[in-house]
Amino acid sequence: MASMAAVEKSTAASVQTIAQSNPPQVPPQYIQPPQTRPFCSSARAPAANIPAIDLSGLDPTHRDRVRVRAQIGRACRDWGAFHVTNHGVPSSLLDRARAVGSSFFGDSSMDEKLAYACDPSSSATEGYGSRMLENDDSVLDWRDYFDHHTLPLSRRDPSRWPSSPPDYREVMAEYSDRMGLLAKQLLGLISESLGLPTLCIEHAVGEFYQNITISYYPPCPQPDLTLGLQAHSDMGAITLLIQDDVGGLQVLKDGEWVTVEPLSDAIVVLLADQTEIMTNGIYRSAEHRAITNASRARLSIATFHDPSKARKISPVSELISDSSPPRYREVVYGDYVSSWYTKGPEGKRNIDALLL
Ligand SMILES: O=C(O)CCC(=O)C(=O)O
Ligand SMILES: [Fe+2]
Repeated sequence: MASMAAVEKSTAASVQTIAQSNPPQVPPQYIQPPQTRPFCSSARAPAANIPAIDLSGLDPTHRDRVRVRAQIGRACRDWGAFHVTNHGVPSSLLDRARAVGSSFFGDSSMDEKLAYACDPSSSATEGYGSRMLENDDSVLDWRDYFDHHTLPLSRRDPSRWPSSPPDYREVMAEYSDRMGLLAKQLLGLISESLGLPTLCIEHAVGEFYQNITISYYPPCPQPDLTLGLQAHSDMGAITLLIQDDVGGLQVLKDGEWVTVEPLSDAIVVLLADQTEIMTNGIYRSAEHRAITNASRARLSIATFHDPSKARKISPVSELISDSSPPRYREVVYGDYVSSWYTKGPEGKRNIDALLL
């Protein structure tokens, strides 16, 4: 859910401030209607976790690309979400990214945080915030966030990111670079898994517009009535996400919410809406949400890889034939984003509107 910061009201109360006052109940704006509450639907104990794919097979000494590609294809078809392990990003970098994020949310004063509040009147939309939509009369998420513009490099200005802890900016810049490389590698495997040339989907996306959102979910007094982040699919091409050991990410699978159990050092891959369009719906974007808990604050870091706003996205021509006609209308990515922010996510409503 990139760049929600665009429409942040810097005066809105942070969820952390509400949580720190130890209310016995959540304020009414945070109470979900019965049908979207986390534990009152048909939710059962999770029978499965998302698949975990070991990328060490890509190492030239293993030469196991065929196996990895097949596993990726299966995970994309069945889930639209999977873990990758042995992905080449040092676990120390993942730990440092989580550490600087926790330090900003946990150790900085509210004044220090508000110094980076998103400015709704400026085109620089990154920063600290809490609300998602400008005229948000829908239920609010139990979440604060910090949104960073990271790629292309012309968008990256670390002086707009926290200066404390002192290594924050350096860590996030390195993290951005490593996630961008991994996203390209994964789009290559996803292309190959469909019998497409390796660079097919990457070229269809064009230059990556990458945003990184650190989400902070304070402990919530009524987790059964509240969502950390409402159900949605991400707008762009591919999202790479890491979480801490608290857990709270859920993916919708065959109508059931499945909890993505934290897997140490792994990275969660979520297919996003433009990949669903480009693959003509052979691969679907993952619908996901975050739940809260009463005892421990949770942190996640989502790295979104999107086309530029001007980019036109449509099913790739190699996948279109008389027997498989296009299933989605062409869309200018910027128009897709605008409509998403106007209507709100509500599951996969936005991409469903493009179905032919
Ligand atoms: O916190 C999470 O695990 C989910 C975050 C997410 O889905 C998003 O930022 O778009
Ligand atoms: Fe998301």
